[in-house]
Amino acid sequence: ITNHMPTSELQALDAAHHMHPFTHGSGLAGKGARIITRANGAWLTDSDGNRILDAMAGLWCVNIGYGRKELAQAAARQMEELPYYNTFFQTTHVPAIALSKKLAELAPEGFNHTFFAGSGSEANDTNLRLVRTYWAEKGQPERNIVISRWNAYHGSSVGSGSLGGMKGMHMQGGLPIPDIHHIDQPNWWAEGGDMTPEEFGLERARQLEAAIEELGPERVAAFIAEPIQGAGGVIVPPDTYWPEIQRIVDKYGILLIADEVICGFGRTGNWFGSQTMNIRPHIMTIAKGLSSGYQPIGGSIICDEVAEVINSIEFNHGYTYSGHPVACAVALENLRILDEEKIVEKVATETAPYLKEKFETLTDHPLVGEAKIVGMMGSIALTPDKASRAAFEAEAGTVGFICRERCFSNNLVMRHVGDRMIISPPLVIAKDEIDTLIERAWQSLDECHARLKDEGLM
Ligand SMILES: Cc1ncc(COP(=O)(O)O)c(CNc2cccc(C(=O)O)c2)c1O
Repeated sequence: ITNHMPTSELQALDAAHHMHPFTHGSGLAGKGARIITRANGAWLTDSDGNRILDAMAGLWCVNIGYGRKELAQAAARQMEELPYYNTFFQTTHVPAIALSKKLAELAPEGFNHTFFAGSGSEANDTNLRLVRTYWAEKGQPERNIVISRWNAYHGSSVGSGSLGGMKGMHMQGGLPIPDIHHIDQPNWWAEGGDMTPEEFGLERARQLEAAIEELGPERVAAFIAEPIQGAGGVIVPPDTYWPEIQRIVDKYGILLIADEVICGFGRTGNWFGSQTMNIRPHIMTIAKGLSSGYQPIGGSIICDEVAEVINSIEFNHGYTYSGHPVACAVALENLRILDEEKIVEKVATETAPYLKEKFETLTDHPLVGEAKIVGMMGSIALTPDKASRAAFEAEAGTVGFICRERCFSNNLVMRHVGDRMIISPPLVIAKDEIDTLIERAWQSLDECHARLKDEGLM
């Protein structure tokens, strides 16, 4: 089985043997999966030779772009030298040491320790057990509730899927597990009603204080949140939201977990989204941009105060691939490139401002209500009526799906979440590629609009 086989044969084999995440399997089998064969920079190539502009950087993760041979060489070198050894049982190895040191240098002041995992989900499972173990060691074992938001995404394991607030996930498999409490999300466009964004931001943040009081302050271990919700639709909170959350976290002395799986490593124009949103977490979840997706790796960067407590006991937790040497070596090379090529600075000073200016012109399109973008993660809200911020009559996601299909047919990858369209391109996307992105987005919106009118959907 190779890239050179006919697409139809590859699709048939895929349908016969491969189960895809978050996919209606038989539906996909009927139409055949798109087979991506190669990629370079911000561009994908599929098995039919189409060149596709990947405005999603894979799954929000290929921050340095595709095709960086330095990472392949780092992987090969490490595989030849030490393809695997574990970090259990009093052992370690140079890649884990070097990567954890690099992360301590890049992280904000006071973050000097990392616990590695194989993914963001595994890292959030670590965090759930970390914060509960921390409080138990502080003599408060009843402090085991973690508060999160509806429509947050923290992963797809039992623990991280419970921390997340995706009701469609909870309905399958009996989630959430006990002692995880959800409050509403700061999604002003969809849920703000007649409130100003500023009033709404305060109202939603104050739900955290109400929840803590309702549950009992002595029961609450932590609050987990993405600085900016990603998979929930790139929901940028009103400016009043995070300062109020921070005040409440400080007031009750609970731990703050910032889930930086998407926001981390330059996505928002700083190394971490916590810096962009001016929040002070105790733990930061990392994955995705940590290795630019070239290797599966995740982790938790832990502040000194929490690390000191956890290091004072045997923390009975960890994974076979915690600190996998090849994954660590590739992640280290990825961070070296991000750092030495000043990619985060270029995003902040050159390409993100350019992208923002061009992206916001999409609000001139009749289908587009609001455009929100921070750094290199943005979304537009599709609506039949901008003034009222109305939802479409069709089931949520119907229009988003049509628009997503139009994008694909125009060789542009955008993601839809409900009826919001999302971009999260490689951080190295060039200005002329941004122009192409906007042109193809506009064309796809026009085609989607025409289809909606033809089908009487608006
Ligand atoms: C904020 C956040 N936290 C944790 C995870 C879980 O990471 P892993 O997948 O590596 O276990 C994520 C992952 N985010 C994610 C994963 C898959 C698809 C999409 C999408 O938007 O379609 C988003 C994420 O976005």
